[in-house]
Amino acid sequence: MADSSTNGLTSLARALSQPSLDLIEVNDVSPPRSLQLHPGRRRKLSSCNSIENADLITSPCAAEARVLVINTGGTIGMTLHDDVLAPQANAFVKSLRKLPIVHDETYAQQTRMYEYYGSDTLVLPKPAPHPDLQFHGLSKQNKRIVYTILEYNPLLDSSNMTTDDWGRIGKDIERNYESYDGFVILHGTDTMAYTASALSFMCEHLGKPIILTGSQVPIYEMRNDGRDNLLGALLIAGQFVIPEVCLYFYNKLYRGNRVTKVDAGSFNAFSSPNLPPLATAEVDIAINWDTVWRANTTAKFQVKTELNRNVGLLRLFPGITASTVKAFLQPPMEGVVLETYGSGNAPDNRPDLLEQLKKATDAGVIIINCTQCLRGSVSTSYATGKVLIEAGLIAGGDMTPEAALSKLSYVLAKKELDLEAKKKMMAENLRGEMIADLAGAKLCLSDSRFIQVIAKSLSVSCKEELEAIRDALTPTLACAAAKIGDIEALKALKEMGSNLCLGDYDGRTPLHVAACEGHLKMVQYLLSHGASVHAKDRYGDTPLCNAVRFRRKEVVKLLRKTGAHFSRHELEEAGTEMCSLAANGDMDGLEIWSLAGADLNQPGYDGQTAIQVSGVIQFKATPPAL
Ligand SMILES: NC(=O)C[C@H](N)C(=O)O
Repeated sequence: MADSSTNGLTSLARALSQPSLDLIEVNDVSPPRSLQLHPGRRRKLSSCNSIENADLITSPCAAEARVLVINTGGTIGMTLHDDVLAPQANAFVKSLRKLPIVHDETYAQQTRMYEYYGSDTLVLPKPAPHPDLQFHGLSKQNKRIVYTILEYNPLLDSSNMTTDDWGRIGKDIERNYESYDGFVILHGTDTMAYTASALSFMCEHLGKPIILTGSQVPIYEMRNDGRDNLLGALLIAGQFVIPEVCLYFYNKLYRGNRVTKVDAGSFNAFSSPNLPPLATAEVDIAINWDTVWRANTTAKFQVKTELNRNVGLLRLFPGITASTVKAFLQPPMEGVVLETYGSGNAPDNRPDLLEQLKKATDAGVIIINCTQCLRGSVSTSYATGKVLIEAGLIAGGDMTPEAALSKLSYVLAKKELDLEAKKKMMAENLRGEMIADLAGAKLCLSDSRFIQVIAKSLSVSCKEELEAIRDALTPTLACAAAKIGDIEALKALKEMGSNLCLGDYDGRTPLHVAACEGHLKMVQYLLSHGASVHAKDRYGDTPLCNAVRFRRKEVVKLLRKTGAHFSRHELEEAGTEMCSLAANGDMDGLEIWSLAGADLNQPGYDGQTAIQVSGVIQFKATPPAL
């Protein structure tokens, strides 16, 4: 073994090899094959000095957002066969490639995009500059949206979908989670509300947008809604960190577990009766950030594919017999959504019916009370509603039947929970699918004295202007509080209705600032109050990368635990930065990069790795266990 005791990197290797890096002696210092740069990429990087190539080489990754499009089927990609519409395999990418409004072939060729991302990748054209859009983020980041299409085989009419298909979608998202900024799922409209609801529960601790969309008329037709729906979904998924499973249709972005299909013959096919849209795409895309749901956890994203299929929907109607209800509630039934009248009412003059319901809940069947009405919530204001509570039913609030059913399926599959815990979970608001407690609604903006005083001094009167002032001031104030670690100030800002995820003029969020400063408690507070670990500032930097650069080890550990990872442009720069640390024998610096998930074998700008720069040793890297 080479004597490397005099080399600073040796101690580094020792430090890092305990407990999780294997130090091995090598003569051949070329990077492992799998880590070598793609030839095209290498050419691109090595041409950094050439001015005529400058346009191509200015870190395209930093200026690109990547979206994975999972094409499951539906009308959007259907063609006529024997006079009926059916999905057409292997046609979607080819046709989109010919449409300049959804694909820029010149950019793809100039940047050798297909070499890096594969032939099923397309790129949206650059949005034309528009003065109004600057205020709403569409062109603020000025990013190219590069999207890769993963087509399922077979493509399905959504009426043919099962819970297994939901599991497949979930697993594909999980597998690709770190490589993309957002996900779009092309899906038939008929059961889209069920899939959106199910995915919202299956995706635990979600930090990135997942947007379902489709169309009423195939994209191949001259007049169709598919193009607009696809474009809108891509633009939102690529540019905004909305950490929800959403549904985009007819210029509106909805929370996925709040929608229901209401029209079979209109482009405006969906409604979200109890929650306003999360975003509207009119002249500009306006996000209703106050409504966006956040996981508020420090746990990593994961997809739970176990679902209980012994669930069902039972709709009350006048004259329903007790024997029908009894038959429906027999084993193996474990969970039922009872669709009741009005605000959750059932006949209180039908002891035979109520007896069957009571027997079932006593036997451990969970029954959720949801209204048949499109809008509104269940309550116990009528005697006819109270009898259902007495029969052991759980109030479903303002949940859609689609959401209630998929929630049951998800909760009942949790083997680690007993019946009481499952019932409790069903009554709780898990993903913004219901308003469980109207009294607990948050303080409204007008309660904020601070903003009111400023508004008064500026002679502001209307709500919109008041909100504009709040949104302009509070991100900067929140960043200032994050800098000095003042959690109380952040709490006060939150109580005013401010969104702690919003960035300042440079897109820097309080989490970026707290990560730089190493305020662990502040980072913890922000993460448990909706801050996104995937937020990127104007320069494409994440809070994780900030914590690494300022050597905040504990913060790095917490961010990693929450699922933080480097962006592609940070990963590209990591190789070069680690080489320079290696050249300076900076072990601590290298260790923190490794802790944050960087690969010490990652080549720098000239193809050399940190290991090679040391000239002595090579690490077989496995990131330290967190
Ligand atoms: N518009 C549509 O996508 C309807 C189609 N039957 C489906 O759900 O797959």
